[in-house]
Amino acid sequence: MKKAYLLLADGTLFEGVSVGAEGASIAEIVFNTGMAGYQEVLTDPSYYGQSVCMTYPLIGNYGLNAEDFESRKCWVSGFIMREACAYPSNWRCDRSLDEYLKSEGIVGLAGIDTRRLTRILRNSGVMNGILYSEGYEPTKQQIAEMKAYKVTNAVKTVTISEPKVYPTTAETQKHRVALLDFGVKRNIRRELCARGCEVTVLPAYTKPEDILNGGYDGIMLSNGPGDPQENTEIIENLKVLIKSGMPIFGICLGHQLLALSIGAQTKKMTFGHRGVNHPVKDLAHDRTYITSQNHGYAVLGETVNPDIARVSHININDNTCEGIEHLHAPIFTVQYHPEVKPGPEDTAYLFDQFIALMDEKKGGAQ
Ligand SMILES: NC(=O)CC[C@H](N)C(=O)O
Repeated sequence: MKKAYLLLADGTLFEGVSVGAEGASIAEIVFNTGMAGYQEVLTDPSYYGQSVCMTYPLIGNYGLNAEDFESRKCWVSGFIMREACAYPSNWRCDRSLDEYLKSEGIVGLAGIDTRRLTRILRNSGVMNGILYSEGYEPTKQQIAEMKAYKVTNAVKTVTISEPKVYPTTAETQKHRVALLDFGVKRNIRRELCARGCEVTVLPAYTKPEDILNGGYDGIMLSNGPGDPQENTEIIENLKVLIKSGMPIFGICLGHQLLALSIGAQTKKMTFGHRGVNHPVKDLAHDRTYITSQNHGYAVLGETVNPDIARVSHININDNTCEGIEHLHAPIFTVQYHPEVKPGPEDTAYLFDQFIALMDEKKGGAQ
């Protein structure tokens, strides 16, 4: 087995074995605590610019398959695990983890103490690192680059260039939804199509007037990578869309951008929330749900203008803001991922809530 290594910005060096492609990649190193769902993690555009350490020790045991991709490609910069299963067993499997990472040119590292790496990231915060296989030892210049690395132009990199229309997969079409692709996971679209929506996935920078003149019944703001504050053009566009009175539902980055567009602030978290067991309380229903999460920034709940919106959900672990609801427009957003993939499907009711807003806009259930 070829060796592979992870050098962190704090100088910590991990030695393990190479999985996937050979090479070197600089990224922000984050961890995900989900036991399953590695295929969805690998293809979630929100991870653009990040190498992901899976804390669950055995990865790849059910392989990968053609249906469960959440986007058109693998977006992680690198993949780190304790043990990479070389012999997957699953009737839906059509390729192994090693084969997939090789085919996507992703450098992987197995055989390290992922618990130790996770503790470093939890205690010191997420930090940059360079993941490299034997023979690709980093130069001084590369190490300097790694230390200075920041994920930028993230949404610009991952968004689609042309609109694409997806018909409803339900018996009858009820609504037409404009889904702004900030790095969208496919299951957001699937959840809407299954509820009678024809979904038009639009490039992130689509002009507000093109959306408002498109004959849509609602607007979906997708998840996506990077620092929400770098998306100044999109934030300005949202200020126009909010005034339109159209129903808007935002997820993760969409939640953060909507919050920024109504004057709230965001902050970078120490190590973020990435996994499928994060408890979030829906304050209006006084009920706590176990949610799927993948974010490194958060909206500061105390900066949400109480004359404009209210904090609708909070994270039970750390009290961070997990959702907001506009007080004067049919708009609500959540930080977590109700479309899951991976994760528990208990929060899919939010898609029904969005459908109800569009029904109401049309004068009642369609
Ligand atoms: N999944 C997402 O949409 C992530 C949002 C944002 N990039 C963050 O890391 O907080």
